[in-house]
Amino acid sequence: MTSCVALIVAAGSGERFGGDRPKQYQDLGGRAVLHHTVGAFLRHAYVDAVQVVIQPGHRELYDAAIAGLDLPEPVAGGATRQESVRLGLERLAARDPVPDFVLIHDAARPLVSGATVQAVRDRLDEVPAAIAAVPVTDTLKRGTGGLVSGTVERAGLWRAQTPQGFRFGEILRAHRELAGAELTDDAAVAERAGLDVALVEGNVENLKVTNRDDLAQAAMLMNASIPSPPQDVRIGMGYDVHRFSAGDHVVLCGIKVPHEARLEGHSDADVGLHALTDAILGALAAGDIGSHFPPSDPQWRGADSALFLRHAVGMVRERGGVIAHADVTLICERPKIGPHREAMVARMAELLEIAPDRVSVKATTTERLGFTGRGEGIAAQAVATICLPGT
Ligand SMILES: Nc1ccn([C@@H]2O[C@H](COP(=O)(O)OP(=O)(O)OP(=O)(O)O)[C@@H](O)[C@H]2O)c(=O)n1
Ligand SMILES: C[C@](O)(CO)[C@H](O)COP(=O)(O)O
Repeated sequence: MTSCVALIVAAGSGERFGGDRPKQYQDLGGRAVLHHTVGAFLRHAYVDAVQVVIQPGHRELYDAAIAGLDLPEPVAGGATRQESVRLGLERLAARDPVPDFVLIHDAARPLVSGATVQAVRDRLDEVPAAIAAVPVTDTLKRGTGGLVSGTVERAGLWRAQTPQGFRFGEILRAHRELAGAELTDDAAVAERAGLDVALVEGNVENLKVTNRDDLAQAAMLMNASIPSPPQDVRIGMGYDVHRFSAGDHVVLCGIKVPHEARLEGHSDADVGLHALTDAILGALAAGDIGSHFPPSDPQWRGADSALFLRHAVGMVRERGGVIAHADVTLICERPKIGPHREAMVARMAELLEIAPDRVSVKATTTERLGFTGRGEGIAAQAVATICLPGT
């Protein structure tokens, strides 16, 4: 089995963007640009780990930007992108075992699609290097002193993007050999080292935020990713129950709630996240939580149920879809849900990677009737709406 690590370079200072903070820490739809970028790789099934490279002086901005994401200590970057990449590769080279493949990506490209990541990685089975790129479609002019001095033949020209994927040992060697060469992308480093670099057609939405207009365009594209009709809108529902046993807290919708009992279960028994995971899987017609994470499998013992939900969210993304809304109802006499509702909504929004105003947590009792009324356990119902690309 081969391993693949994503190396996200975020150590630039964003001089062309300007503003109060570097562009990778600017807000995009309620989250930092870097959060979106890292999230795209963290939830990708082909990516085993994500390593970020930052400027040490940006540490506070970084910590705030990646809050809630599980990442290793960042690497300190260098004065140029090329140097930042090399320093990141050196950190990966110190891992045991070293990765087989590395996907190098700009923090400033937050809209990278799962399909592009997959296509670049797939190509590495045949070639040592592969980059996302889009063919040039405009006529190209050379300008001198504000006047056109020539028209450039565009046939065969591509705009290089990231991710740029490589067999790890080969790009590490190339970056070491060419340190200080002032090359603007890793493909150029690979080319100079004599590696064959394959072009993988990406998409124009994978834009690099360089100036303020790019950020505005990225925000528009993100909003537009909730597709307008015709589209494949699906609603899924989920239901789950866990029984109380001796303990001092329960975990509900990702939040630890003090209680005089705990919920029994193979994982952390988060009945709310289980119902929601099933709702999303239901909308995808992709089985249920038990078929993806069998209770008989010891690796899920005591697992954080966030992992199950992230898996379902990743499946929606891999199909090019988005989650439009989620609604969970917790059914119990106690504990009281009201005081924790806001934290639950915030946590679920984070896991679903959607705005909190698309997430709802409700609670009801059953008027002391039935098993929830007798305080024997908690039940949860969930409904999720997802939008997949139209067929
Ligand atoms: N010393 C550097 C320079 C750039 N980058 C990263 O490389 C990517 C692409 O670089 P670019 O868009 O040029 O970013 P900046 O260098 O930040 O922008 P500018 O050139 O406007 O200052 C960005 O994610 C940036 O954070 C980096 O890690 N280390
Ligand atoms: C690597 C890159 O994203 C390919 O388009 C780009 O070259 C990096 O940005 P820069 O402005 O050239 O540093």
